[in-house]
Parts: sequence; structure tokens; C-alpha cells
Amino acid sequence: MNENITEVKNPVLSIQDLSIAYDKGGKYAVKNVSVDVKRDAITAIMGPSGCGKSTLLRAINRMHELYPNIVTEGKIMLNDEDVYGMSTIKLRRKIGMVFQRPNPFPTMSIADNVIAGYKLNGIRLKKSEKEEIVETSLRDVALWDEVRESLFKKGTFLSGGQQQRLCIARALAFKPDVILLDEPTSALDPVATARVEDLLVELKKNYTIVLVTHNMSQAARISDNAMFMYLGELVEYDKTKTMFTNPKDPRTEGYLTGKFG
Ligand SMILES: Nc1ncnc2c1ncn2[C@@H]1O[C@H](COP(=O)(O)OP(=O)(O)OP(=O)(O)O)[C@@H](O)[C@H]1O
Repeated sequence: MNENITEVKNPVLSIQDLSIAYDKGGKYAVKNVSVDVKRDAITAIMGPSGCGKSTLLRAINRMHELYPNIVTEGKIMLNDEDVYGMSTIKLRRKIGMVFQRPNPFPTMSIADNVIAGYKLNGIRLKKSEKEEIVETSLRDVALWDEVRESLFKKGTFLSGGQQQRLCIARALAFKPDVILLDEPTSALDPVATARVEDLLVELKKNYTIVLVTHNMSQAARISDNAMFMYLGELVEYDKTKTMFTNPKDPRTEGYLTGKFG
């Protein structure tokens, strides 16, 4: 039986009637999206280019506010706390983000990249705390054994896939409630992609993951729930298996069967 996905119990995130335009009076990039996100699971956001995936993702930790004229309506609750009432510093500790291209800070060592969030927030750590966070975060992304002898080398010395895992480690260093990833494997080769996918499946035991992906087979392989967006609207939201085997909206079916995209 197909359980109604809108009945996510105790959601970590609850997005309520969210609409976003890049300019006052301009067209909406995200229109009236309401969605509850399941805890300790991977939720994929799919849809063709320009449908609002990245805008929706960035709104979750308010990165979209970097655009000066952006207009946001609606509400996002993180564990029953209004995201738009929190300081962005606190919010971004609770909701980490990983981007399409691995972006370690080029002048920093591997170790310093992991704890960059603390440094940027002016939080001083004892040497032992630093070491603990660096090791735990790198172990969490299965990078520790590969880099333990080169922690003081620059992060950019690593391969693309290792750099992306380093960026995930940097997002994990604050033990966030949610990790947002925007097409995290699109710049990686298939082997590095598979490692990141395996890692995300491992991480969902302890973290809630929201993943924007163009890659339908990636969504099918690793996500528990999936959203399909089209022209700013959330057309369909369901368990991934159900969506792929029994899409309810003809637009979802058209996208999943490659009729457009
Ligand atoms: N900085 C911006 N200023 C104005 N409009 C923007 C800006 N960024 C995105 N948009 C518009 O908002 C809409 C949604 O874009 P968004 O990047 O969120 O979509 P997307 O689904 O993530 O696309 P892609 O898969 O190509 O990254 C599009 O119509 C886009 O043109």
C-alpha cells in the first residue's frame, strides 16, 4: 500500500507554503512548496534545469539571502524552531551545505579545512578538541585512513572525490541536524561518485540528508523519498520507489521516462 508521504512523523524540517522570487514582483522561482522532510533519511529533489531545486535547497539554510533582492514568503521549521527567526550563524551550524564543485579553502591544510567553520565563527578550540573533531569528521567520511599522514598538507592536494569528502567532513564538523547537498557528484568520476553515494547512505544513519540531483538513477539508488519539481512547483513528493514505479502526475512520469529534462 502506498503510504501518504505527507504524513511524515516528527519531521526534522517542515517547509510550509514557501514561495521565493529573486525580485519583488518578479516570477516565482519556488511556488507554494509545502513538504515535511523525514529524519535520518535521504530526500532527493529532482526536476529539469531551472525548476527551482537549488533555490529551494538554499532557502533551507537561508543561503539564498545572499541575493540582495530576494523575496521569501512562507515558513521553514527546523525541529519546531522557525528558521527565519534564528541567527544565520546558529542556523548554518545546524544545517550544513555541500556544493557541486568541491571547494576546500585552498590556502588551508586538510585539518584546518575540517574545522574551518569554527575558525570563521571565531570559536577557539583546545588542541585536543581540534584533533578530536578533525579525526571524527574525517572518519565519518571514510577519509581518515587516506589522509592521516598528510593532515597538514593543503586540501587542494587531494583528488576531486577526496576533496568532496573533505567538504562533507567540513559540513559534519558541527554535528548538524541536516546536510544539504547540491549536485555533489556532478563534477566527479563514476568511482568517486560511487564512494560519495555509499558515504551518504552510511551518513543517513545519523543525519538527515537533502540532495539535489539531476541524476535520476542516483536518486533511485540512494534516496528514501523524492520530490519532483517543475517550474517552481512541487509536483509530486513520495517514497522514491513509489515515485519511480507509480508516478501520479503525468509531468513526473514524463520526466522519469526521459520525455523532457
Ligand atoms: N540569481 C538569480 N537571479 C535571478 N533569477 C534566478 C537566479 N538564480 C536562479 N534564478 C531563476 O530561478 C529559477 C530557479 O532556478 P534554480 O537555479 O533554483 O533551478 P534549478 O532547478 O536548481 O536549476 P539547475 O538544475 O539548472 O541548477 C530559474 O528560472 C532561474 O532562472
